[in-house]
Amino acid sequence: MQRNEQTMDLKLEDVHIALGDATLIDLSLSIGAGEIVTIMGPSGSGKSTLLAYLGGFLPREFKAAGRVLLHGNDVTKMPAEQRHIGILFQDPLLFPHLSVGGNLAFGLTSSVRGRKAREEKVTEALDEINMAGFGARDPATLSGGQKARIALARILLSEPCALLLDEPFSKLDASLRGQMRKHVFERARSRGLPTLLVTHDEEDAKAAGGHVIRLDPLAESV
Ligand SMILES: Nc1ncnc2c1ncn2[C@@H]1O[C@H](COP(=O)(O)OP(=O)(O)OP(=O)(O)O)[C@@H](O)[C@H]1O
Repeated sequence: MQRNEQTMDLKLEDVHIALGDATLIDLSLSIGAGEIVTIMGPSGSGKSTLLAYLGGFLPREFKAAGRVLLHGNDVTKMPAEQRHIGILFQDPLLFPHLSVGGNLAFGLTSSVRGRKAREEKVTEALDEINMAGFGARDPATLSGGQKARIALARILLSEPCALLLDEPFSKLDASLRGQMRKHVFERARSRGLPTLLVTHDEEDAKAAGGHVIRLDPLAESV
């Protein structure tokens, strides 16, 4: 993916997603560099479906039309792994068979070559999240907040061009949620990543500080 500082944005052009005869999503949207747009709406209104569409893994039961432009490139038909869109889920989804460092190294792009260079990147990433020395640890031994920070660091090491956040704070307790919000939003902004946040929590939306889009409930017949 070519990065162009002039067009560091994520654009949805006339995106229409339907399930059977029912329209789930009908949306045009532009998210600028470092901007965080929040999507809210009742359960079943299509929030996760929209993220799946943008991520490139929309289940085949859905019909979609429209275009997704990432930094000016049309990614609508691209497979997920070529889109360079990072996705943070509710669960950190760390690989249990890899160490913390192994999980981070998994996120590294192939442009970082050589064992030493890769180890340095992992060390830097751990330092950056105040987890220096955690590289050899088993992910199962980490606290919820530590796992969440590793999950974000792994995504950032993959040098995404945009970030999708699927209720990433909902399983954290109240005090940790505040810290993680700050941690994630600061990094999204400082890296200039256009970010789309899905949440049920008004506090998340307030902290994100950007535009809030509210989806309507899906018609009862579906
Ligand atoms: N693979 C699928 N096949 C058929 N229908 C699906 C599939 N995945 C989701 N749906 C339906 O699509 C609609 C939207 O689901 P989606 O998960 O996007 O909602 P949501 O807004 O993210 O809900 P929640 O807030 O509960 O996570 C729901 O009616 C759901 O049952």
